[in-house]
Amino acid sequence: MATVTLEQFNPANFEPIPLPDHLPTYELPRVSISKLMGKDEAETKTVVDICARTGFFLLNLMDHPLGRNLWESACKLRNLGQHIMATLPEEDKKLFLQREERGVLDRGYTSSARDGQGVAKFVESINIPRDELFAKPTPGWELPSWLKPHEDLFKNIQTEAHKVELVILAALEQQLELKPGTFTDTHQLEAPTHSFLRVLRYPPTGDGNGMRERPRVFAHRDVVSISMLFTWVSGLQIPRDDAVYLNSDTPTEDSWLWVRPEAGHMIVNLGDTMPIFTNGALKSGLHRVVTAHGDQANLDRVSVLFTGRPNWGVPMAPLVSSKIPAQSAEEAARPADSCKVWGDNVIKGYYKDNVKWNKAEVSV
Ligand SMILES: O=C(O)CCC(=O)C(=O)O
Ligand SMILES: [Fe+2]
Repeated sequence: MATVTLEQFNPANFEPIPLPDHLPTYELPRVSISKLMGKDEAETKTVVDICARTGFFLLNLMDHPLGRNLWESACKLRNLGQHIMATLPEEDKKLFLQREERGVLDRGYTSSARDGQGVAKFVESINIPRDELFAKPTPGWELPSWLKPHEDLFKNIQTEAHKVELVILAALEQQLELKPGTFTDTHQLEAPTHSFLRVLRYPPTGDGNGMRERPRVFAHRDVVSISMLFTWVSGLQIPRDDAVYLNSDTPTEDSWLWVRPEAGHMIVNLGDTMPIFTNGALKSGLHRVVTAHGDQANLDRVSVLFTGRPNWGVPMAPLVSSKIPAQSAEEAARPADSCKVWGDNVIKGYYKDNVKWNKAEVSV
């Protein structure tokens, strides 16, 4: 596919903006969705090998109709989310409330701008809960009036993304020599999971206010099993393979590399459940978002993120397989939290320790 110039970037155009060649980039390995669907041994092995190192790869969606549909849906959603967030008054957006149990980030509008400060935003997002559309654990819950007309679109898109999630999970099962269903039966579309669809908008920064120099989303790992990200403008960064770490979550500034957005591909990363299920054999991918490079900072950067999380009742403990390091008898005897309890605690810890959005002064 041909690339576009900055001037050609418009709502009807879904070619990502190219990154200048001189920027230090992480060339993510590419995997084919059609080969994964065909359970191709070499391709599934590639996925597990990558996930044992960085947890990040590019999934080429264009060689199968399921993938092509998902790419088109993600493009539509990018425009819809961009339009809504750029035009709807802040008071209306804020009426899309997060869950009562604050800290669970699967539902509601979030913004990094503080009320009354007149400070430009680092990032805002609308989080559309998969649970409320399918499992409906909150009787009577509805999308806000400005999202409700698009409910079918959100459902269809999440159904497509869930199919791709299952393809990736099946590849992991295959290579980890787990019984088929070990992951695919525990990441259901219609079970409560706190999975979500998120559209993020990073508005232009303007000059001279110090915003360009600060990460928009601080270094973090996702509290999910699988993240599937669509992005068209630079900003996402991951650490180089030989990164120098100040601590396990903090690489030195020059350890970060840019990730190049690619048309027809999604960026897949594993989240925090996978190191638990595999006793450290698979990694959760560390990443952050900075202001887009150069003139790209004058654009609205919009990303579309699908996440897959385990059903609430799943015990957060290592699985047994010859490919997964065994626990000691003492470790195995410890009671495991359910996925719901585990996830809620991790997210609360993020708030408490001032990580992720909080460092960018989120008000929710
Ligand atoms: O916007 C992006 O590119 C990534 C967002 C992200 O990492 C997140 O929402 O967890
Ligand atoms: Fe993330």
